[in-house]
Amino acid sequence: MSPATPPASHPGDDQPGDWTAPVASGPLDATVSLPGSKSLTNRYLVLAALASDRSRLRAPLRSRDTLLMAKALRGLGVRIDDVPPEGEPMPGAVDDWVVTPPEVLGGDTRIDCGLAGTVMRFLPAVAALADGPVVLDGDPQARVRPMGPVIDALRTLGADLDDDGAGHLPVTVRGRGRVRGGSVTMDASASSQFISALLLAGPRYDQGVTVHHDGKPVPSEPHILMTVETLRDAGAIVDDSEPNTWRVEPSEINALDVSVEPDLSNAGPFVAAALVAGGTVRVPGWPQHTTQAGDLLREILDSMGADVRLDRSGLTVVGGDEIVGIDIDLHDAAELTPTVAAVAALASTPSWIRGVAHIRGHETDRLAALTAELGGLGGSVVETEDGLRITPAPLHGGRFRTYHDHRMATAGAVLGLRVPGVLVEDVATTAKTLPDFVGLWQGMLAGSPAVVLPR
Ligand SMILES: O=C(O)C1=C[C@@H](OP(=O)(O)O)[C@@H](O)[C@H](O)C1
Ligand SMILES: C=C(OP(=O)(O)O)C(=O)O
Repeated sequence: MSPATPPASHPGDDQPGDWTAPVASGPLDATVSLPGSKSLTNRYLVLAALASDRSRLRAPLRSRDTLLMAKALRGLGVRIDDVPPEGEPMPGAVDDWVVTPPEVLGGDTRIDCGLAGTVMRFLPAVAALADGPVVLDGDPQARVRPMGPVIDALRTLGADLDDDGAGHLPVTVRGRGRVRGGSVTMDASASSQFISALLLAGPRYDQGVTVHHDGKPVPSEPHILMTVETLRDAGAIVDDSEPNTWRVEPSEINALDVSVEPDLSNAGPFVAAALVAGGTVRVPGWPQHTTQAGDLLREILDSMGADVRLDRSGLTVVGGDEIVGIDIDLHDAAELTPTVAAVAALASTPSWIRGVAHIRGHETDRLAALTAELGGLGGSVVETEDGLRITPAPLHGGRFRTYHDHRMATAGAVLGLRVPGVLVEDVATTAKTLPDFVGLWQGMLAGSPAVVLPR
C-alpha cells in the first residue's frame, strides 16, 4: 500500500495518537533492556505447536505479532500458559510460555493475522495439518502483502486452499489432518518468509519438504538460517548445503526449552540514538552469536561513525563527533532500512541504501513512505529501483506519517532526537513488536537505569 500523496507537514497539526518525539538535551548515558525477538518467538511458538511434547519458551516477546500468533495457535487447539520464570524473582522479568500441543490440530477456526508477516505466511502451512477448515485474514494493509508463492507451493505439496484470487488474504485452508509434502519450486524474491513457512511445518508433512527457489535473490537470508537453526534445535534434519535449496526430512519435532534473545532489530533505534544524540547506549544480553539480521547494526553503526563494542555484558555503542553517510546493500537485513534511513538523513555526507526493492511489500511500501516522510521534514531523498539515495539537507519539524508501520514510528523518534517538533503519527503502532516503545525511549533519554531481564 503506497502513501497516496506527498505529505503536508504542518508543525502543530497535532492529532489524537500523535506523539512529539523528544529532543535529546545532551549526550545519552543509558542501558536499555529490550524484550525478546519477534522472529524467534514466533518460530518457537510454531515449532512448539507442532512438537510431540510440551515446550517452554523463556522470556518470549509479548507484542501484537506474537500475541496474534499465540491466539491463532490456541484456536487450533494448542494450549499456551503463562508461567512465572524459574529461580529467584527478578525485577522486570516476564512470564515464560509453556506450550502444550494437541494430539491433532483442530480446524473450524478463524485466524486474525493483524499485519504480521510471520502469522500470515507461517500459519497456512500449519493450518493445512489441521482437521478442518481454517480462515486467515488480517488488517486492510495485510490484504495487499504478497502471499501468492506460498499459497501455490502449498497446493503443489498437496494442501487444499483458496485465496482472494490474486495471492492475498483472506485465505481459506481446508485442513485434512495431513499433507503429502515433497518437492516444490517457488519464487521467494518477495519474502524469505515463504521459504521459512514451508520449512517450519515440513517435518510434519508425510514426505517432508524440498524447497527450490527460482527467481531474483531471496531477501533476508539470515531469517532462513534462523528457521534452519531453530528446526535443528528441535531435532529436525535439515539440508541447506545447496544454494537456493532447502530439504527438511519427515520427523517428529522435539519439545523445546529455549530462552528468547532480545530483539536486535527493535534495538536499532536505541543504539542509533547514541550516534544521533551522542553519548553511550548499552544493550545487555546482545548475543555473541545469533542468526538475527539486526546483528548487522554493529557494522552499520561503526561505519557511520560510532564506537561499537560487544562483550559478555552486551553491546555498547558510543556516538562519535560526526554521523558519516553509508553506502550499503541491506538485502540481507531489509527490516533495518527505516532506522538506517533516519540516521542517514542526519548524516553530514550522502548515503545510498540498496538491495531492498521487496520492502515495498512490508507493513507499508517502505521506500515510498520513507521518501515521502523524510522529504516532508526537509530531507533530500530519492527513491531508486531498489532503495534510497539520501543527501544531507537541513531538517525541520512536522508531522511524520507512519502508515501502521512500527518501524516508521521508531524512525520518526530517531529523527526527533535532533529535530525539534517531529510529530510521530500513531506512535501506538509500535505495539506490533514493542508495546512499551515510548516508555523505553523516555527512559533512555532520562538516563534512568533500565531493568535488566534475566536471559
Ligand atoms: O521470518 C521473519 O521473521 C522475518 C523475515 C523478514 O521478512 P522478508 O523476507 O519479507 O523481508 C523480515 O524482514 C521480517 O521482519 C521478519
Ligand atoms: C517486515 C517486518 O515484519 P513482518 O514480520 O510483518 O514481515 C518488520 O518487522 O520489519
